[in-house]
Amino acid sequence: MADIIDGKAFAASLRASIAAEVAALSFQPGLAVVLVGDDPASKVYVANKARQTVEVGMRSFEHRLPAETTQATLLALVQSLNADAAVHGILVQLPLPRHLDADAIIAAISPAKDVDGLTVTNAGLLANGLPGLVPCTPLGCILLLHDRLGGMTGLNAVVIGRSNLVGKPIAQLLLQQNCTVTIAHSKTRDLPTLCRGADILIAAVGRPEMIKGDWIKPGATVIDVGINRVPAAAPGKTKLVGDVAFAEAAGVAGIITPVPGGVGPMTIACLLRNTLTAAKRIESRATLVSEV
Ligand SMILES: Nc1nc2c(c(=O)[nH]1)N[C@@H](CN(C=O)c1ccc(C(=O)N[C@@H](CCC(=O)O)C(=O)O)cc1)CN2
Repeated sequence: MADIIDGKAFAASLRASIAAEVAALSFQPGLAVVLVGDDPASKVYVANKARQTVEVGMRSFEHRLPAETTQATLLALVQSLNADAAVHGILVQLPLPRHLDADAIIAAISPAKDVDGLTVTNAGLLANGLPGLVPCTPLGCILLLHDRLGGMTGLNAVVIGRSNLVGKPIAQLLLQQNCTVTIAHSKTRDLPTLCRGADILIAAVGRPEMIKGDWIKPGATVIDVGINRVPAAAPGKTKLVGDVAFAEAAGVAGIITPVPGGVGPMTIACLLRNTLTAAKRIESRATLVSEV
């Protein structure tokens, strides 16, 4: 039976260390989160972000806009947050309603405040191995992997999924760890055979329990990024499952993350970590400028 990573406990200890660092600062970091519309899961994530932001001693600025918000209104809000000195981090909750152009909204966020790490500037810095802001879920995955495996040099890593939010940035982070990285996606041929060669398997495909036990190399480390709500046994009830068929996979893998309680909680903890990083950089630049 695989060793099961407790992402909830890891995230709690990361938040405790962030809170200790915040308490020692001479200023208060601020995070602005923007929610457009009524997506039920997004509402829960945004509420959790605001609560955890306050719990670590930061200021939380919540902006809830109606589903029919225009592109111009949302752009104007992002621009006002860019200019607000109390705001060190800006996050626009995804997905946005379909009539909005998410790429244009993300592009409007100041890269220094882009705590989601989604702007072209931060994606480019990551690709070039330079310090920037790294997307939260991939950062959470790499922290969990680092904690369990230490070095990853020479390991074969297969990432299933090529999104800008998870697949591409995690592939870059694994490359930085000297893994041999393969990015697989919906058009990949013979995915089970490819997965069986992976020492590290990252599932970020968004399909409930798609990755079966016999796709996994014995002893491999399996990180399940999927969060899929499916009908539960009891009528009218739902439950969360990952992209990996957990019970089967746990019998073969060496280390595995569960869903819920694996990677998910790391996403918000890493958002707070990115906000702290952004705030320290912004404030130290402001100090340098004021000393000139
Ligand atoms: N702008 C962004 N939008 C979205 C991101 C993101 O990183 N930036 N990620 C996801 C949603 N997300 C945060 O926004 C998120 C997902 C899951 C969890 C989490 O704690 N999951 C728990 C289960 C929670 C539940 O019961 O539903 C777990 O896996 O244990 C936190 C944050 C999409 N949008």
